[in-house]
Amino acid sequence: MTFIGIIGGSGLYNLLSNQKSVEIETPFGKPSGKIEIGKINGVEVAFIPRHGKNHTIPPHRVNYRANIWALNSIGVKRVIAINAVGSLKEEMKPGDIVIPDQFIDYTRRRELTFYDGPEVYHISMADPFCPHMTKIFTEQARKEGIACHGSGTYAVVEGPRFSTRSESKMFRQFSDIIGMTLVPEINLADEMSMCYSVIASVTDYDVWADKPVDAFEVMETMKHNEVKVTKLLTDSLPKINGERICNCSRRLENAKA
Ligand SMILES: CSC[C@H]1O[C@H](OP(=O)(O)O)[C@H](O)[C@@H]1O
Ligand SMILES: Nc1ncnc2[nH]cnc12
Repeated sequence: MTFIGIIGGSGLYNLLSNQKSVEIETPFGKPSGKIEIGKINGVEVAFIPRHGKNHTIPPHRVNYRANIWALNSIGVKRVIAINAVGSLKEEMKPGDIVIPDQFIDYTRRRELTFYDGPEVYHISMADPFCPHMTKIFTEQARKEGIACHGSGTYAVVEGPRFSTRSESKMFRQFSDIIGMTLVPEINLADEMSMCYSVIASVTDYDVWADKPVDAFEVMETMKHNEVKVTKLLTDSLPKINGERICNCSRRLENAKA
């Protein structure tokens, strides 16, 4: 059986009832909080709130290396990330779910890798997300009648500020959704040869639409979406819990310089 890790984003800080929690020190410092371990729908999972239990860690200060290292250290092979995102496309409406399959990285000052030398690795990011989990989430969402987009490009910005109108119009040309936390979380999970997939909740129309987004709008929409996201996750977990049939575990092959 493969142990599954869930990283909760804005609005998702508690997922497990009857959990035990473990505190893990890593070579990169402390993760965002204790890792909670418990069962959802019969499946063992480890949960960590990305921004801390009380949302005290902004996106550019999340210790992504510690979070991924800690999950890997307890045997997690698959990571499911939950994210709040802005929409850059009319048809991706607030309340919809997007399972992205690509990203563009506009971050500027983050620790992007576990390989800072002397070992040098250049992993392939042509297909950065786990195709198997992406398919399961998309099919499950359709079955449940949830408005879900099974692909999309996530523009990752540095934050913590939101975009200007000009930036938003530029991002719109190349991407479908926007957020602040996918990178370097996905780089690091991929470097650990983990499977990584995102369930993104659209919370707003960013700032290209008439009314520019604010944090209150994001948090309110996430509150409304929480039940939907949790149900999608809960119902999908047993389908994810088998042997890995994708190529994510082979990311380090041919990657060493
Ligand atoms: C609370 S507004 C902006 C904040 O929400 C998203 O967080 P997450 O991806 O962890 O759900 C976004 O990326 C920003 O960090
Ligand atoms: N419009 C937006 N821009 C950046 N991050 C977000 N997270 C949620 N909505 C966002």
